[in-house]
Amino acid sequence: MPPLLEVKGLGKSFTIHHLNKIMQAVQNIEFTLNEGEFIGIVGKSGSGKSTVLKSIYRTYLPEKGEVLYRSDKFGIVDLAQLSEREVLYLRKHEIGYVSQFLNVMPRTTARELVEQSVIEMGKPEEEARQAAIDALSHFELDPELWDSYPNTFSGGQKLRLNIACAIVKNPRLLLLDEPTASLDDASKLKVREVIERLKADGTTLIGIFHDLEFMDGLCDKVYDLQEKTLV
Ligand SMILES: Nc1ncnc2c1ncn2[C@@H]1O[C@H](COP(=O)(O)OP(=O)(O)OP(=O)(O)O)[C@@H](O)[C@H]1O
Repeated sequence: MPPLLEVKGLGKSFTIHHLNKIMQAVQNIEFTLNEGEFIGIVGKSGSGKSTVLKSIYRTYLPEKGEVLYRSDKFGIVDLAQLSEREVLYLRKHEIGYVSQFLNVMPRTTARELVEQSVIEMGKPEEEARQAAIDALSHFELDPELWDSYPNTFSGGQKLRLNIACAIVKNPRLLLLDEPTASLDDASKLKVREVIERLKADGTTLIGIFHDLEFMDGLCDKVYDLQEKTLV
């Protein structure tokens, strides 16, 4: 079985217009991820960890290299070349992205947000309703909050909602962009439990975490962005 994801020679730079400068965010990134594995990405602040994740999710369009992803729907595709339409399909059905930041939609409750995540996959409303209940309970969002607007939620509550929105889609590949950054130790432990559950369910994961202690024993391998090595 070919790997689920193969990143080859990935590079991305940004033009800083007001300084008339080009800045190389990442260069020559290479790693491979098999189905069901969890890879952690480490590197000092500014080394390009988020850029790598965003290049895979196609928030950023990679400039150099290949990001080969073995899709359920399309077979092996290069995410660096894929059309916007296909990228949107993959985001709806196969690849999830979770950060500490919540994409709040006006006048949408936590429950509705999770339901929409299922409905946009083309599933019936009844199924979405049940999936939202299951996911919100599973990730222990206080039921009193289910029908409130999430803009007032705490960091940990937003995160749990974000994870619920991503998980109801049952993604094949889940990208975690420093999901524990603003959390206290108790909430971090909860995230760790969530990740352990996802791993047990066979989800393939890439995660960025600031504190290495958090990753201890969790990742199958670690990619060091500065050394460009897999450990
Ligand atoms: N949209 C952008 N426009 C311009 N420069 C960017 C953009 N995104 C990232 N960069 C630059 O690319 C470099 C890598 O940033 P990135 O956010 O990927 O690093 P990081 O390792 O995730 O950092 P941190 O650990 O501090 O979050 C930085 O110098 C940053 O300024």
